[in-house]
Amino acid sequence: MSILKPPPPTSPQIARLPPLTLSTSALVAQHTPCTLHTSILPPDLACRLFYAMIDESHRWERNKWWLFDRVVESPHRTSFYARRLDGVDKDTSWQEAAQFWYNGKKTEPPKTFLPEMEEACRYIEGVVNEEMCKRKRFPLEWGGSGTEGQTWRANVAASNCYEGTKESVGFHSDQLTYLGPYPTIASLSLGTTRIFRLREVVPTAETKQRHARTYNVPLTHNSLMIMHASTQERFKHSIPPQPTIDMFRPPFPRTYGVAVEPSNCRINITFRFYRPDFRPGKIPRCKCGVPTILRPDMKNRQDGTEDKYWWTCYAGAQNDGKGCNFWKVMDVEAEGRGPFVGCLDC
Ligand SMILES: O=C(O)CCC(=O)C(=O)O
Ligand SMILES: [Fe+2]
Repeated sequence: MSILKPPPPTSPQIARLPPLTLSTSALVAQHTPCTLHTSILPPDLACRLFYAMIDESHRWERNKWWLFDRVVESPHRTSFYARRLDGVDKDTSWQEAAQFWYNGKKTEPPKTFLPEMEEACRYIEGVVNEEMCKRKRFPLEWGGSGTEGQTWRANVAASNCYEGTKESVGFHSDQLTYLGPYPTIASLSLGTTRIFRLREVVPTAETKQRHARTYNVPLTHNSLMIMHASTQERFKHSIPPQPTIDMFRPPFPRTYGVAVEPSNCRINITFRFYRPDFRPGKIPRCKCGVPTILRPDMKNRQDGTEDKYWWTCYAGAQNDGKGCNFWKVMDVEAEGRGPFVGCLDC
């Protein structure tokens, strides 16, 4: 009598790796295109900025947009700041982007950086530039430099406030509309520790060989997560709800002699560089007359030289879910973009 054996699997089994917590800077650098810097600001500045942003956050709003046939609301509050430009950058045209459009909707003019944000930004720019010097650069990265010759500078910041355990942001990669391809984004955390989750989008050509792994990075008060070039093209990120969080006890009181109040809030500030070659006048508009958004083709990405990006209608996010079918592949030469790292004289 023969023993029945199960048929051999048609395709080899690929190991599903369990989520991995990256609790040190070395682990973050080993597994992701990001770097983690703990104690980034002088402790008193981190604390002053935390209090200033908590006060501001009462006026921040929940983003709303149309998804399929209903309005969804982001489960956290958010806002947007532009840097005061005195002597920093003569090109103010990017401000129009910050000013008028967010999620396909016209917005109020942005607030300017608070003095504490300006102070923090200078420390952050120093660390980001140091890190960028150590890294291989991608051909489509911005190839210009700031007035002080730095490689990277911030001219805008998006802020988020997550209160309690349930406030969160879902998996996404940041829109590249005004950032251009391969941006560097510097993300500062203040207050309660929350998990920053990263998961690679495996290119279609590799899905039979490997699965994506989920990485959890606990972001503590006064830490900086730099999402280096290729993070937005290769990974999605989120701040998931958590079953529990530790209350944050600020190391300094608001005013001398007053008791410290514990907080259940996390403040996040992402410092970004809006590229002059991606200013609003240069963003294609769709048939609805609204600036389109730029997204990378994450599933079919190549080697950094042949990557594809497309402009798509985003009007539907605001307009009762009704957009047009506008869709166009970005052509950097025809659209007159640059300079890029890979071609500094174009
Ligand atoms: O809060 C964070 O660390 C992430 C925020 C974020 O992903 C965003 O603003 O795009
Ligand atoms: Fe993001």
